[in-house]
Amino acid sequence: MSAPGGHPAAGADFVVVANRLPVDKRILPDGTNIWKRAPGGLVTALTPTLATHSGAWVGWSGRPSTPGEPEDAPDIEGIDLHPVSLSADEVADYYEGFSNATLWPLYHDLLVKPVFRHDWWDAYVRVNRRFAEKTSEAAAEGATVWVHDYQLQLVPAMLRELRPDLRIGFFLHIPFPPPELFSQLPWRTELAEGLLGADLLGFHLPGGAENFLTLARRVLDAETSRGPIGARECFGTVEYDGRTVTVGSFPISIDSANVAAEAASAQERASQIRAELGDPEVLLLGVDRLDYTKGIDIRLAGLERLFADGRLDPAKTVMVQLASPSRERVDSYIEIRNRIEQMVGHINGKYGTVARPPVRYLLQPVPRDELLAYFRAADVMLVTPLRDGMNLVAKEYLASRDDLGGALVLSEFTGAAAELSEAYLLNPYDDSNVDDVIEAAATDPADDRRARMRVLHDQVMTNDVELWAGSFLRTLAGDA
Ligand SMILES: O=P(O)(O)OC[C@H]1O[C@H](O[C@H]2O[C@H](CO)[C@@H](O)[C@H](O)[C@H]2O)[C@H](O)[C@@H](O)[C@@H]1O
Ligand SMILES: Cc1cn([C@@H]2O[C@H](COP(=O)(O)OP(=O)(O)O)[C@@H](O)[C@H]2O)c(=O)[nH]c1=O
Repeated sequence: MSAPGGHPAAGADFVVVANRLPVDKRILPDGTNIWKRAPGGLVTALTPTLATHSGAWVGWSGRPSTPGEPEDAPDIEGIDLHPVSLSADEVADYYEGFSNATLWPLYHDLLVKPVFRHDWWDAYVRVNRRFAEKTSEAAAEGATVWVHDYQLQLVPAMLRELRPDLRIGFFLHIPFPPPELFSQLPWRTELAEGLLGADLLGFHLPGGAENFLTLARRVLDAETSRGPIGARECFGTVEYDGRTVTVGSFPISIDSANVAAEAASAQERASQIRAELGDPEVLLLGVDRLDYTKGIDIRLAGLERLFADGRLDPAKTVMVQLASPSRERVDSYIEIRNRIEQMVGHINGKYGTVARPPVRYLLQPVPRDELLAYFRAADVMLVTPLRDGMNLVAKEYLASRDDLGGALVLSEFTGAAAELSEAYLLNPYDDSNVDDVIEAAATDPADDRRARMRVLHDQVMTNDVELWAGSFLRTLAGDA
């Protein structure tokens, strides 16, 4: 039913638009469908916020649609879900192609070479338009719409054209690159214009926001502010197409209090995990999507050098690497998986016994309660990305440690490092620094490690996901 202005009378006042719905559709062997809460930083971050609003979520189910079969729309945790269908070709061209083989590497320091293909771009435009149309149908007159991430950078302008009555925010969850890199894109003007359809553009770090302001001046010849941007303060502006777009930094976080409470009740399982691993003197842990940005190979190479140099004892050390399969048909993901599995086999072959391999590697998504038990069990958490927008795993580890045990090794090239200066920071491009920092985190006196953890745990408990979402939404509403 439509209101007199032609907009849905019963639409939602608050609509989240993201590539993925906060659930995954799985098909059981008997052909029935079940929906599961999906893993991933964005989903983890937004679920508590949506639960406290009455909202809708527009997104993809995570599976290609079967032609002719209607999409079912499950209701989970009180959120009204609006599925967007993608055909198998669109999954290949829009999701695996343009989103994850063009934009993802371009925005992550060109760690692999981005592929520029016009047919992928055409699919990206088509799918972004579908998301904009679905959102237009879901949103009530004057609603607030929050669009997320690199897969949907054209949605703000497309939606504004359909629904000028909406208040539109956009948040980028991955780094925004310097204009010199962004400008490689044959479609740089279209993407910059797509983003400027928003009223507020949010980035994790001030540097990403400042990169966007420079880009808007260079590519669109727009008037912009030039002063420095701060986290949740000192916003920038772009004057474009007769409107003023606000640009700011909003570092994302986690539902810290819940993580801390659930982790505390996982202590028994944590002790069991250590026992299952043979009660090692040092338990190192990595938890990542299997992505070449995450530096899983960097930490494995560091471990091998520390064993080779006699700085860590393979008989007394265990490293657990939990890797969740990701974007499995994209070439660069197939390559990094092969490389990691070869390294794990090599280290275990050289430094293990049949009964006791030093590296335990799982290639499967691990449920949250089990992850929290691993966090409580680990002596050292290894977060070593070559580039990462934020890295929520680092923050979850810190929130889990209200016992003030453990130590966080954190790459300088994560967004999280900007806030967590008491972590054992390392440069993943510097082998000897990698080795020194991992060794220090594993062997420093307990009092020193505890003092660092006290500061880090407090930081994450204070700066939680409510602060992130609240500060973004207040700024979008003009109340900041
Ligand atoms: O949806 P997928 O292709 O399976 O990927 C999962 C998510 O990965 C990315 O996460 C980013 O967002 C996190 C929260 O802000 C941040 O901590 C992390 O550094 C980023 O890499 C991606 O941006 C999401 O859209 C994906 O859903
Ligand atoms: C491996 C794994 C992870 N999770 C959860 O997923 C997110 C990961 O967020 P992060 O920001 O660190 O990185 P990406 O978004 O993947 O780039 C975090 O909340 C993890 O707890 C999970 O639930 N299960 C897993 O196996």
